[in-house]
Amino acid sequence: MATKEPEIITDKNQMRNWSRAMRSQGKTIGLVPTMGYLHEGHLSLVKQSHCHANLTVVSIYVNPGQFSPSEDLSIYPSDFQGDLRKVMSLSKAVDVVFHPHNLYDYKNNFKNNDVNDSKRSESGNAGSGVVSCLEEKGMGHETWVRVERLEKGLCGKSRPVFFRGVATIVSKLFNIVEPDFAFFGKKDYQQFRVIQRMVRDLDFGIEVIGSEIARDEDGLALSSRNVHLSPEEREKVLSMLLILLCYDLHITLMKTEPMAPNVDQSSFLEYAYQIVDQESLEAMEEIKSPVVFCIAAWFGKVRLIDNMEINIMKHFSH
Ligand SMILES: Nc1ncnc2c1ncn2[C@@H]1O[C@H](COP(=O)(O)OP(=O)(O)OP(=O)(O)O)[C@@H](O)[C@H]1O
Ligand SMILES: CC(C)(CO)[C@@H](O)C(=O)[O-]
Ligand code: BAL
Repeated sequence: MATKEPEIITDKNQMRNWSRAMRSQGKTIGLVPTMGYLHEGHLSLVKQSHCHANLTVVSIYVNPGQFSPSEDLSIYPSDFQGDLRKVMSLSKAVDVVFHPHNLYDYKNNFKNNDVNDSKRSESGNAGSGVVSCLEEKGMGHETWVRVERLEKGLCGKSRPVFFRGVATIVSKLFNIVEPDFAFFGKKDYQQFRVIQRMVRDLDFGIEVIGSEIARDEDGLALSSRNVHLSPEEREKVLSMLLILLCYDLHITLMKTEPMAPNVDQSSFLEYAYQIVDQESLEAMEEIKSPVVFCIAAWFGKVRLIDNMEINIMKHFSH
């Protein structure tokens, strides 16, 4: 357990030096990557890290590389002081809050980085057809990590730059913090599997740990974007959740007939009750292995996701 309030580090070299100093003393480090506006879901990851590792680093960084220009980067909620209060409420479970200003600012490395941004933005995307907010701003970053198959389905269909942006920023965070463990919530199920696969494929020496979904008392999965929901929209999300729970019940009762999705027409279902294998994320016709039911839907301007793992052993072993 930490003996003092968390240190706030904004500089990536200082962050790396801190980690290396701690590791040289034989300490293990857990990293909890977040985009801030912390809630109990984030704090459950912190608690897990505190159990697994000697020291915990929480990163707070809203990554422009994972948003396309049509997405909600500009209204993504933030409250750094509130985040610090929440972190401190955890009785010193967090050792460092890493809060960099811009992880794509390489001006100190390459002096010619600020020439003709707009041209670089165009050429940086030649032929790819996808542009993130980062490229739109012409930051000069052009290296991307892609987990080619896992990133394609589910959320990847409507958020074409999302997973390469996530895989890239998480790689950068791994290289800066050099943790032993990294914690991701299963609410963002595809993200968790993408990172797990990336770590395996690229031989990062890091154990990726998935954490169960933390829910509000009414069952709604906690999410920073919930703050944008009106009370009516929140009701609609809950009816979507109810159907997810009914699916679980059907499976438990070994009934095979799928239920028809029945979400209010004023909400927009992006994909609903997609049943995929937990690791490959491939669509399953028959449920023969552990699967996960996934939903993504729009409620007004808010896009939310939720899912439920169905572990075949639990349901069919007797
Ligand atoms: N309800 C939750 N339960 C468990 N983990 C969660 C929950 N919500 C978020 N996380 C995890 O916290 C980490 C940081 O997520 P992020 O900062 O994007 O918060 P978020 O609530 O998922 O925000 P958003 O509204 O963008 O989905 C991710 O690994 C994410 O899966
Ligand atoms: C993993 C992550 C911090 C990368 O920006 C983000 O996608 C998130 O908060 O889930
Ligand atoms: N929770 C994942 C971050 C995002 O949706 O942009």
